[in-house]
Amino acid sequence: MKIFSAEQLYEADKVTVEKQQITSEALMERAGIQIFNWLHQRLNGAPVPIRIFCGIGNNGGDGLVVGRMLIEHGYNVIVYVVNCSDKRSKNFLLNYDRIKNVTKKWPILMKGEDDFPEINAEDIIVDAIFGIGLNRCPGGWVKKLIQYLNESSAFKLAIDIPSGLYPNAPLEDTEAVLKANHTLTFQTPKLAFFLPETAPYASNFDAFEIGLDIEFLQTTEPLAQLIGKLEAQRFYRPREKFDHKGTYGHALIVAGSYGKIGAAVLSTTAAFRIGAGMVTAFVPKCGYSILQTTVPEAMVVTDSENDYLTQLSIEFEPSAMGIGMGIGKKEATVKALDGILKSKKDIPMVLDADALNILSEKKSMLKLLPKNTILTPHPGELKRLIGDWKNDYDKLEKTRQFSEKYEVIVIIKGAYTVTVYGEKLYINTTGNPGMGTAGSGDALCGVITGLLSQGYDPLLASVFGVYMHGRAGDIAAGQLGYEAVMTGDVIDNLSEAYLDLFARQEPSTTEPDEKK
Ligand SMILES: NC(=O)C1=CN([C@@H]2O[C@H](COP(=O)(O)OP(=O)(O)OC[C@H]3O[C@@H](n4cnc5c(N)ncnc54)[C@H](O)[C@@H]3O)[C@@H](O)[C@H]2O)[C@@H](O)CC1
Ligand SMILES: Nc1ncnc2c1ncn2[C@@H]1O[C@H](COP(=O)(O)OP(=O)(O)O)[C@@H](O)[C@H]1O
Ligand SMILES: [K+]
Repeated sequence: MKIFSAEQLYEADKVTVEKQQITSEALMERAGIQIFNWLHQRLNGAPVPIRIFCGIGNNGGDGLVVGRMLIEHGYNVIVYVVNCSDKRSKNFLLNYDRIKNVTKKWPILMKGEDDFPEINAEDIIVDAIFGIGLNRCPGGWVKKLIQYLNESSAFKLAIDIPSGLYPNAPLEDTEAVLKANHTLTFQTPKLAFFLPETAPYASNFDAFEIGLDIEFLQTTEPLAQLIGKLEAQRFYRPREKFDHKGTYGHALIVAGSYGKIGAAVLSTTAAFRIGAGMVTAFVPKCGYSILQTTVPEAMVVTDSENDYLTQLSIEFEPSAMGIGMGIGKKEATVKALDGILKSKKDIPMVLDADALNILSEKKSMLKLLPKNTILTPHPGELKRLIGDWKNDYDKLEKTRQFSEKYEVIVIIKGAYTVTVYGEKLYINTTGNPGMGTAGSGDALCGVITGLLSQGYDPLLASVFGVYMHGRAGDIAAGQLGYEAVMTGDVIDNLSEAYLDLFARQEPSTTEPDEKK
């Protein structure tokens, strides 16, 4: 799914109105009915007070449409106009009249703090104060209203975007944003829903198609691509009957040091589970027996040194390499990495963990990175690589510049892992807090290396690998609960993640009556 900027959404709106020869007010009606349906399906006529706070723009207009539809269906609705300006939009005014025609009275006009209503915990708040047209940070009594609503334990449903949040620009004041329990957003989710500083305000959301012009949506380069199951299905490369282990490549994992051989075990296993034909682990001598025992499928080549890596020496040409997990930063290991980067220029590679820390300390080595090398930093490692950032957008911009300068793919790990490839951003939707466990990143590096070895191109291997790793983690968490997930469980569930890619949803066997 594509994520568009506010500017692109306004353009889509304009193009749609022209091409479909509909009025913008009809588009608002389309949007409103979806919100109404969502509420109506859940409330089923319940008399709970629904308090709709409408701004004076089109987001407020949406609120008025929803209010009218709810009133017409007999709901207990109280509509407020947050009268922060006289510049009411055309569609706001039109729906302002329409709701009055239904109720025979005007909505309640709010002009300041004295007008704040009492709100009970069991009420429902609908936030239609500001949408994507927010052009400055909410202040004065409107900010106080947002704070007042946030203090209430009533359920808060935001229309399009929580008021006070910019769809694709940094937050200015954390106190001036509605913290929505749920957001119903139009056409596509907004970038802010996925970035660590702003996502908590829109932690649950649904996106509703409102029939914007398909050609515009398909041909417009988005701000970012959201990667879910549909996208992952398209990335998957099916196996052919006469393929053999040679077809799936020979992956090389360069990992481990004394006390951290487990990192090599995890990456090696993950590379196998994702489908590499063969995997060789290159480890310090102390890792030999451990690997041969824990992953008998793997071949093991050891360094001349017992405790850490000093120089890669192998007698085959790997099809892909994953380097860095648990290798430490000893001077000899730095030299080993330098040697690999200089001599293996045409082999696709993933660098993780200490390999990234070494690059951060020896920035001159960055220019040795072969084109399209994949770097998989978590935010701490990223900071060491690119320097600090002011906010999430600054972080993305700096990562973009870094990606362009060194012609590399950067995977910023975390909830909603973002893969950055020059101008292109891919936001992953799988994964969960259960994956905040030791070795989880080692598994990811193994997964991506295993995909590269099977011939996936580096960008696909990155985006698909991140999806599969997260999906395996989700399946593991479904079986074990977040706390109990260990990295081995994530790796074990890569098989389920593959099966799940094309699994059909079982049709429900319960009769509609039984569901009650
Ligand atoms: N495709 C689309 O773009 C569609 C948009 N729709 C709705 O329209 C919304 C956008 O509407 P608008 O462009 O009218 O924008 P908004 O309704 O978000 O609000 C803009 C109004 O609020 C004022 N304002 C902005 N920030 C303020 C602040 N901090 N303090 C006080 N006043 C402030 C602006 O000057 C303007 O008058 C969307 O979020 C969505 O809810 C839907 O009706 C359907 C289609
Ligand atoms: N809350 C979360 N939601 C989704 N994925 C997560 C979450 N926490 C961690 N992960 C994933 O787990 C992995 C952790 O990697 P990393 O921090 O390098 O771990 P380690 O250093 O222990 O190997 C990353 O792929 C990250 O995206
Ligand atoms: K809103």
